Amino acid sequence: MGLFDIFKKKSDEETSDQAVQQEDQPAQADKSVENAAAQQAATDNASAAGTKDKANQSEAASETADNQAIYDQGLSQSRQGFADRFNKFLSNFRSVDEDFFEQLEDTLIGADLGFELAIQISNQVREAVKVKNIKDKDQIRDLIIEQMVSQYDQQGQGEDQSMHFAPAGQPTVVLFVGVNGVGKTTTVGKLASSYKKEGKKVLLAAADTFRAGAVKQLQEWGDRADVPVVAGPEKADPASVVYTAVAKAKDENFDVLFVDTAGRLQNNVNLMQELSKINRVVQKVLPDAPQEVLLVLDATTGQNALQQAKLFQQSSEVTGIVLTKMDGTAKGGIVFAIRDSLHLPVKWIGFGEKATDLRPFSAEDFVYGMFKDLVVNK
Ligand SMILES: Nc1nc2c(ncn2[C@@H]2O[C@H](COP(=O)(O)OP(=O)(O)OP(=O)(O)O)[C@@H](O)[C@H]2O)c(=O)[nH]1
Repeated sequence: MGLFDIFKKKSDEETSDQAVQQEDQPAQADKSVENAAAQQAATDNASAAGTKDKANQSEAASETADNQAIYDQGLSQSRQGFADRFNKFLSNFRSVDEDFFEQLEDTLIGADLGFELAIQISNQVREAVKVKNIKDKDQIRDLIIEQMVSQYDQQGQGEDQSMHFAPAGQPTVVLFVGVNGVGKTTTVGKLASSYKKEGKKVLLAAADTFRAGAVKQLQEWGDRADVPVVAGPEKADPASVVYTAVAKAKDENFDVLFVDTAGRLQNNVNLMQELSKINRVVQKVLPDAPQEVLLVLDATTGQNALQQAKLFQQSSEVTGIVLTKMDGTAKGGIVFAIRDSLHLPVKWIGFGEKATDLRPFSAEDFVYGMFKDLVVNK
C-alpha cells in the first residue's frame, strides 16, 4: 500500500471515529509494524526473544496512538502554516493555467520544499490534471496533496530508517555531528534516557570540548538519565576523550556509546578534520564502529539546514538525520526537501525539549500530521 493510500485510510478512520475505539488497537499494532517507528522498535528489541503476548500488543497500540498524538501536536504549526499558504493559493483559483502553476510553485517553495522539488511536483500535477481532466477546486486540492505524498513516498523507496546496532556482545557507537545550536547535546541526552529505559547499558562521551558549558550540559543529561559520561578537561583533545570512552565501552561491556561532538571550531576545515580524527580513533578500538553517524539538523533553519548537510556529507559518512525543533517551524516541507536532495533517511524527529519529545521518524505519522485536514474527498 502506498503512503497516500495509508494516509487516506487514516483519514477515513479518524472521520468515522474508529481509530479511538479499543477494538481497533490490535489493527493499529499491525499497522505500526509497517512504519518506521515500529521498525526501530523491532530492531532495538531484536535481542529480546519471545513472541508478543496480548499485553505487549496493546502496549504497542497505545505507543502508536501516542506517537500519532505527538506528531499531530508537534506538527501543528507546520500543518497550520501549510494550510494557510495552500488555502490562500486556492482562494485565488480561477482556472488551471500558467498562472496557477506559477503560484503553486511559489506556494511549495514557501513551505520549504525547495525549488527543484516544487517544480517537479508542479509538473506532475500538470500531467495529472490533463490526464484526469480535472477542473474542480477540491479535486485539484486533493491531487496536489496526492502528488506530494506520492513523490515523497517514491523517493523513500529502499530508505533504511532503522538504527543499526553492533552484533550482540559488542558496543554500538553512534556519533552525533552538526553545527552549533542545532540540538546535538539535547538529542544525545534524550536518546540516552530512552535507551536506558529500554534496559540498555548506555555510555556518553562529551567530545564537544570547544564550547564552554557543553560538557556540563551533557553531564546534566547523564545525571537525569542515570548514565555515566566520559569527559576530559576543558579544551581537551576531543579525540582523546573519544578514545577513553570507546575503550571503556568495550572493556566494561556497554551496549551503546553516544558521542556528542563539537559544532563549531575555528573553521569548517578544522571541524571536518576533527570528525575524521574521531572516526579513526573509534575504529582503532572497534574496527566496525561507528554503526551510525547521525547528522543533527534544526528544522527552523530551513534550506540552510540542507546546505549544512551537504557540507557534512562531503566529509563524513553520515548514515542518517535527526531533525530537531519541528515544533518550532511552520515549514515542515523541509522533510520533503531532505529526502529529495540528500537521499539520507531521517531517523529521529524532535518535537520539543523533553526527553520524550524525540521520536523515531515515521513517514506515515508525518504525512498524516502535516496534511490531515486538507484532503476534501476522503
Ligand atoms: N523546541 C525545541 N527545542 C529543542 C529541540 N531540540 C533541542 N532544542 C533546544 O535547542 C537548544 C540547543 O540545543 P543543544 O543541544 O545545546 O545544541 P548543540 O547542537 O549541542 O549545540 P552546541 O553544543 O553549541 O554545538 C537548546 O535550548 C535545546 O533545548 C526540539 O526538538 N524542540
